[in-house]
Amino acid sequence: MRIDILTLFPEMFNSVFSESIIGRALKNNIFTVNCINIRDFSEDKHKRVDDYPYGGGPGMVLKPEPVFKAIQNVRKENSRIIFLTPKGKVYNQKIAKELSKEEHLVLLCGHYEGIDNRIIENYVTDEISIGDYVLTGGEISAMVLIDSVVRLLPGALGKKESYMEESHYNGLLEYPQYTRPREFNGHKVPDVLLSGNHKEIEKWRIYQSLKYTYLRRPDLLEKKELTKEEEEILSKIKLNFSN
Ligand SMILES: NC(=O)c1ccc(NCc2cccc(O)c2)nc1
Repeated sequence: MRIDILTLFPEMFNSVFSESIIGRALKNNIFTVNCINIRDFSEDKHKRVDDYPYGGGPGMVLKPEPVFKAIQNVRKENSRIIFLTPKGKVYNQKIAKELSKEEHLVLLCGHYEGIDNRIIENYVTDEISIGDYVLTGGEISAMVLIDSVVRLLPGALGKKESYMEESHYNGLLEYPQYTRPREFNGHKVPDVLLSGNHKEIEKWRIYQSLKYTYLRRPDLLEKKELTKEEEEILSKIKLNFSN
């Protein structure tokens, strides 16, 4: 997979590409990434990339030409041209999985008050928001998208990193995790996890996953097909926690 990032602040990405899973995935050629400064495509002698909004109003708007030239410079046959914006479709693991199957992603990071709408109408294929809040620019949203997509690419996760997709993103919240020591500040690890009884451990984990999801994200339960066993456990949870 190749990812091109169109931004006015390419240096913001340096640390995220040198560290941890992304850094290793780059080193192992699991994917390639390239940051492009939109300002390099500004034609006017002052290198302007933004201007005042027609119709008045606060803030500045990214001019269409520099963005268009930057997109044309990197786009391929089936590139997904993704604009990160508070107006976009709210991002989730399902979208991450879909994007991880693409050959080429172009991430367009807006600043100021956004971008000339003619770019969105005619050249952007996807508008994505990472959540309902406004950031200074789309760069942090782009980093979130890159991290969540790259870790799904074959070979990105070493054998050490568990690919948690199954346990905590089979549509339910993940069960609680513990490690050594057995007792810490008087707080003990649940006995079942020390029992070596894998059947009981699995049951406890399913119970915890369903409990947390029921209490914190009942919306996820609505969408989830539960097995008969899970349904039975959930009805016990509902009795225990009927508020
Ligand atoms: N929720 C998000 O993913 C998100 C994305 C970008 C952003 N800021 C740049 C921007 C871009 C476009 C319009 C605009 O008003 C602001 N803020 C939040």
